[in-house]
Amino acid sequence: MLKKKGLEQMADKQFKTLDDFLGTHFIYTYDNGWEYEWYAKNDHTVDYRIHGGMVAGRWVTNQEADIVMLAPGLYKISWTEPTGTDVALDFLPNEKKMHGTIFFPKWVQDHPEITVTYQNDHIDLMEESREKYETYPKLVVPEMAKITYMGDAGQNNDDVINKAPYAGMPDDIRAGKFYDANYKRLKK
Ligand SMILES: C=Cc1ccc(O)cc1
Repeated sequence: MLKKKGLEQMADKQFKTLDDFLGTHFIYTYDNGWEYEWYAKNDHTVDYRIHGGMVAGRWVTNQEADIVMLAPGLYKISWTEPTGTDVALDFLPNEKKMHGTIFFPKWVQDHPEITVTYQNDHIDLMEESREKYETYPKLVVPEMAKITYMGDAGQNNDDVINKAPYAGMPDDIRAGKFYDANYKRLKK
């Protein structure tokens, strides 16, 4: 039988504990059309890539975050970024849904292109920009999202998010063309 992938492979999994959630890799589309990919790397670290929306093309690894389980199968993640952007996410993986609120400082709305990069190589530029440009009024974006992919990547897997986003990447991941059976990235 063919190996099941993504949502199909995870369809039977019931998330109950924090450990069930850590190491999970998600792709989801917010109701405003913005598509994000996000990985619970361990109990205090997240990685992500942005495929659609105001800052599509941006990607980040090893962002420090607070990750808690509010109730069985309900997870809350919060962090603040070097750009001054604050993020609060609530995942309901058993329902294939999540909710995200992004609090953008005004400068990111005015100059999104500065943030569209692999942020880890440009931390100084983010910190300079947040001082140089305006913070207020902030742009608050609260949205529900539908989860279109879930993968059990395991914790501390540096292969999950280690390449810049490209058009069609989410489709390749969903089609099982991006990682091997051990969740290592297939090099093309
Ligand atoms: C700004 C980062 C960010 C990462 C994931 C997400 O769902 C929303 C925002």
